[in-house]
Amino acid sequence: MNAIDATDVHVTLGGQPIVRGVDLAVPPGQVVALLGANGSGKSTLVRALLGVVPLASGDVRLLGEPLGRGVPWQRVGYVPQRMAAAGGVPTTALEVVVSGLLHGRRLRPPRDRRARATAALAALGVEDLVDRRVQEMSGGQQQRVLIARALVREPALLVLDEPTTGIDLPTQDTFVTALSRLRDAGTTVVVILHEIGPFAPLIDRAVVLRHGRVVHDGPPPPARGEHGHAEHDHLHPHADPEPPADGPDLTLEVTP
Ligand SMILES: Nc1ncnc2c1ncn2[C@@H]1O[C@H](COP(=O)(O)OP(=O)(O)OP(=O)(O)O)[C@@H](O)[C@H]1O
Repeated sequence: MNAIDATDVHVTLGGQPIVRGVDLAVPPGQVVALLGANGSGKSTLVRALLGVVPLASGDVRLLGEPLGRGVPWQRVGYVPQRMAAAGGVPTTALEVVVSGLLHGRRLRPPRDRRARATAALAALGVEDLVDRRVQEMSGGQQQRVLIARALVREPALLVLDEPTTGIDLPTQDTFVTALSRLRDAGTTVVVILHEIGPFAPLIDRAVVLRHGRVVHDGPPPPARGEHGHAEHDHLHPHADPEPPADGPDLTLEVTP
């Protein structure tokens, strides 16, 4: 049974086709990086896979169940992109992380909630923030609290949308270590990344989107510093390419 089975997924937003016929089968335990330029449809695809935006057509199964109430959602963790910090209500990191232990059938947090929340925060190096208000934290600290909220469920499937945006490199390394532990425990991970960077050793497979279609599905692209690679633009499209100085033809090739 695959963790994700998506067939011919189409998503239309504001009358525009955003995801255009994506097939994606992710076996359990695989770590998949979803790459592509800004606007290529990565966030929309994962939101469709998780049932957050409706499919125009196609078929999605998560952990063996068709999208809907049958999916064991308590085994699915999701860290959306740039989630706003808990509005105006004062909320501590503990409360945010413990909310990751709640789901439709469990509205009362378990007794060992504090220990579990602290362990999840510790995996990201921020256990000392447990009683701090998220409103008073930096963007990077808030992001780590949100990742801890997804980790505390010990999900079978974890989906992360650019989780390290706004997080400094040493902290990214801590996060990579936390993800490695999850992978070793058999968790399936789909992670949208802008740069493979420190994630390289973790990634089993890279799926690259362009204009809502899969243009590469296979081994991860070469790490940065190998820009001479012939397929560089294909595998690692730049978000905001400079027009080439020596002719307009390439522009079409690299514009997202
Ligand atoms: N609710 C919406 N209504 C209309 N268009 C939308 C909506 N959400 C996203 N889009 C458009 O869909 C396209 C894909 O957006 P999406 O966020 O999926 O891309 P992405 O690859 O995740 O980019 P980024 O790296 O910037 O997050 C963009 O052109 C965006 O403007």
